[in-house]
Amino acid sequence: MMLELRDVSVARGGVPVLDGVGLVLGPGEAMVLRGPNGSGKTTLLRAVSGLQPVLAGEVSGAERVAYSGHADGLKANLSVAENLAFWAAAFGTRGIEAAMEAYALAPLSDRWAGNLSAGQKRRLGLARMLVTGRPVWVLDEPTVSLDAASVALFAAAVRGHLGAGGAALIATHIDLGLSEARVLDVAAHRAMAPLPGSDEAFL
Ligand SMILES: Nc1ncnc2c1ncn2[C@@H]1O[C@H](COP(=O)(O)OP(=O)(O)OP(=O)(O)O)[C@@H](O)[C@H]1O
Repeated sequence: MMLELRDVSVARGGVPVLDGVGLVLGPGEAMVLRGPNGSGKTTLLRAVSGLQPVLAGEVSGAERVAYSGHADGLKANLSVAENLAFWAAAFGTRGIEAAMEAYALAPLSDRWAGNLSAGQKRRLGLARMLVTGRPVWVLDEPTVSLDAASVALFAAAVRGHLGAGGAALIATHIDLGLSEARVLDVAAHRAMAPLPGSDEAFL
């Protein structure tokens, strides 16, 4: 088992958004999170990654997670290669070549990250996953700003990661072409809102 959620509830801004979420990801397995805007995917992924506490339930494997959120977390005044080298050092891994190659970053190697286009920044942010050495990738809308060719690079990187025994949990609104991924629709776990007119003063 790489990642397991048991009966997890999460809240955002003090308001419960999801209840009773359970999932298990083993080596080589991927799961896609679906659900309408505001349904709680980001909140759940942050809790899975240990960035916020769960309201109830348990998460096992958060220490194995590399998280990629909406912000790319780039160092604007470092080059592309320097950003990857920085993260490799931070995670205690070696070598950035595989990450550079997976996202076709070699031609951009010496460019400042701050000067990259939105899609190029996203490619660099996703390449970071490869240098973390972490086996569980948790990715929140990874394909925002990516063109079709870059989406294909991303899908190939995820496939390679799964093939090497890793796992991935991905919130996305688009079809990534990862037919092997299971799907979890978080709408089924929406936390129960109080019914209109059920103010306890009237009960
Ligand atoms: N800082 C905050 N304080 C209060 N409520 C918040 C805060 N951030 C998000 N929310 C609310 O929490 C709910 C869940 O948001 P979340 O970002 O997890 O949804 P999502 O499924 O990822 O949405 P999307 O598909 O639009 O990215 C939404 O109703 C959102 O408005």
